[in-house]
Amino acid sequence: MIEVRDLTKRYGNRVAIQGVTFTVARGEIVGLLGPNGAGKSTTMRILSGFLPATYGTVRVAGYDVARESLEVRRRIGYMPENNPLYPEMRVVEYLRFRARLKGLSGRRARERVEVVLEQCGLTEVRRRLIGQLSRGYRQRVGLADALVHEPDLIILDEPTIGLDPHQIRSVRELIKGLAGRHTVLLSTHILPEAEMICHRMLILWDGRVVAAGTPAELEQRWSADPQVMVEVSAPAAELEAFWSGRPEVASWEMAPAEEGWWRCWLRPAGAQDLRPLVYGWARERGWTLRELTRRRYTLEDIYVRVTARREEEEAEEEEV
Ligand SMILES: Nc1ncnc2c1ncn2[C@@H]1O[C@H](COP(=O)(O)OP(=O)(O)OP(=O)(O)O)[C@@H](O)[C@H]1O
Repeated sequence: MIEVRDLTKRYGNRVAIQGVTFTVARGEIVGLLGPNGAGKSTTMRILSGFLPATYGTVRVAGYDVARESLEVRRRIGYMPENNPLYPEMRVVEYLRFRARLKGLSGRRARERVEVVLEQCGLTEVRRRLIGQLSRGYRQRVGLADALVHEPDLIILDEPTIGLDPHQIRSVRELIKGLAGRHTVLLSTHILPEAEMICHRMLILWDGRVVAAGTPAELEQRWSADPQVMVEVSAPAAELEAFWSGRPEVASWEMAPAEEGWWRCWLRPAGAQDLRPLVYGWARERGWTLRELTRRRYTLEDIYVRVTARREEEEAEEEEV
């Protein structure tokens, strides 16, 4: 559905994005993640045909964004970060006006507006002035606007920013419900949000894609910490002697938990998973185990690690 190749955008001397390449399949929900200034909005504006690229190509449903921008816009529903709405218009008027602008006939516009009012939970505020709506409702109006012409591709720039937790939940549910029928590209700087909604994520850092994959793949690739934590009830001296004597255990630490229980952190000699071994050892020796876990990184940790690694690489490049 989307094919982005070597996309670069300069604002004067400032490079906003550089060599960004990715694809999005039909029906996927893909998250563009990155801190402020990473280039998310710039990428989305180019994809929606609102900003020309300095270099590189974008194809949406086979059409070139630069050369066939009308065809592309017809297929895209775009909700920019600061969604410009007309505060003096009523919700239903505004959506009909937008639908007409997007080329729908009067009758089709009225039909579609009814559908998106329902879909976005706006029925009860349909007659209200947009300027008098809460932020959450205004966000939903933006979403309804993006959906009204039934676009194949929906591009949402920070769709949950500034919303309260209740509103965030309902907007996320709404987006999730779009998968399959629509392709969705959304930006966020909140990892758990991407993890909850997206099939796949692209991590943007300083204008470049530094990691990409499903939440599970990213977790696997970036969370290879083989350290194991064991909570066990056994004499301390026996545990200490045992861990020291095992060639599979490269290093260990121990701290008392409550009465008779010890918390031990074991690092394996190789990359192997120590958990099955520990279980076997405990059984053989009659120790009681009550916890045996491997540290799992959250996506938040991964994000910090990916971006920290880039900073290190850049520092090294500067030294050279
Ligand atoms: N119109 C502009 N003129 C000059 N520089 C710009 C312009 N728009 C964006 N930039 C710069 O380009 C870089 C990428 O900005 P962009 O808004 O795409 O990032 P972002 O990831 O969307 O950030 P945020 O989460 O803060 O919106 C930033 O360094 C920004 O300062």
